[in-house]
Amino acid sequence: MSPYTLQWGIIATGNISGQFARDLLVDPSSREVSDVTHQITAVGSRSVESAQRFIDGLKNPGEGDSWEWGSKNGKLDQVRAHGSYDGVYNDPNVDAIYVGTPHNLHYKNTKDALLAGKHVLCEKPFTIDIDELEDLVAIAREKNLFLMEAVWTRFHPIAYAVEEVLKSGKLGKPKRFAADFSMEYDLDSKPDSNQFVDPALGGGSLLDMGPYPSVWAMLLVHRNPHNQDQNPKVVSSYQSIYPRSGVDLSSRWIVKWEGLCHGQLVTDLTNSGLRENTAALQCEEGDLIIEYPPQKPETFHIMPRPDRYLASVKEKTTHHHPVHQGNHGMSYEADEVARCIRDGKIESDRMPLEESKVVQRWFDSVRKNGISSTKDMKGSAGQ
Ligand SMILES: NC(=O)C1=CN([C@@H]2O[C@H](COP(=O)(O)OP(=O)(O)OC[C@H]3O[C@@H](n4cnc5c(N)ncnc54)[C@H](OP(=O)(O)O)[C@@H]3O)[C@@H](O)[C@H]2O)C=CC1
Ligand SMILES: O=C1OC[C@@H](O)[C@H](O)[C@H]1O
Repeated sequence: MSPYTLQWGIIATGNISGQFARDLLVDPSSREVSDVTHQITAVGSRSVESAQRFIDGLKNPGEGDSWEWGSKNGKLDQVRAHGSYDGVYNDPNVDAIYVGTPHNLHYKNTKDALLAGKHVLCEKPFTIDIDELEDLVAIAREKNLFLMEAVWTRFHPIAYAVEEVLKSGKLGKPKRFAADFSMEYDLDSKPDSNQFVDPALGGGSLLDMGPYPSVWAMLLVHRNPHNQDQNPKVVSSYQSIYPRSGVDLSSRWIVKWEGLCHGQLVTDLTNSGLRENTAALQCEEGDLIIEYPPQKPETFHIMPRPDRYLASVKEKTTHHHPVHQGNHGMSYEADEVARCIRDGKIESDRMPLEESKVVQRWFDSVRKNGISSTKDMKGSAGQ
């Protein structure tokens, strides 16, 4: 049977849109996929020149680039450049929209796309706050359209491998969790318009990096077979501030899963990450440790604990699960979108909207209890 082809419209021509588009053009068989494939039929930018430049770049890969496959196999044959995002939402050759704009625009862009009748994959963080997200979910459900937050890490080979370990039951009940996404980022050298510096773009560490400690909290604790609490809450939080613009330099928050355990989550722009310990789940029978970087880890360790008091390790095993060669790692989430739309589903079981809401509420709580300039920020709601 021939594969199902999903026709994509790409919104915005920045860094991550380019990465996503290139992954759409990689041969699916390079990641052992044969049931779905992708076509880019529209690109939208605030300027038509930028949209055309983006398309020209995709059509001219370098020698040996894995995404050369797409242009050679007709995946860009019908692509159109639009000098507005609306042009893409209204393009009849588009089934699904990828939103790759700054945080503050996710709500408006996703809403406009849904109202025009398109399915949407929206970059993380989904929205600025839970009200915006609730509104998008309501619109998608009312219009029977697919909607998902682009938490690419959930679809990486390592995420499935870790899930198998948890399902096997060999680690037992979770006792505590910690996850950290830190990187030393020189904010002082960046212009006021930088997306980490500018509060109006939803700047700071929490909204940009927070989805990654959160993805491991969700995969290791929230989706753990032992968890019964569907609405884990932030019980404590702290933010340090970048004086120049008031955004959060770092955020720390503690989440409690009632009846199970606590988790400590960190985002930090002032230090490099804890290399071998980006996420750790300690359970009654042993530990599961994930190595840096949290957005795209390749290695985890399992350490059974024969003696709980001494925390001694019986036999540490190391497991490597890299993304397939030639794929940056965003092709997997695109495949999920294609499969769901092919099957008439309006949300993904692996990245359900309820789980995006859980994390969005954490961010709201950390911001409201903090002192950053994005404390009371709303996104593009109402614009
Ligand atoms: N999944 C992942 O691994 C990653 C996800 N991201 C997420 O992707 C989103 C975009 O990030 P990134 O691609 O790095 O950002 P960029 O600044 O590189 O690109 C953003 C694009 O949005 C458009 N845009 C519209 N309005 C504005 C505005 N007021 N200021 C700046 N840009 C604007 C522009 O495209 P145009 O001019 O064509 O309209 C711009 O190129 C963010 O939400 C971020 O969190 C980022 C990095 C990695
Ligand atoms: O999504 C992301 O992943 C990688 C980070 O470096 C980046 O800031 C963030 O947006």
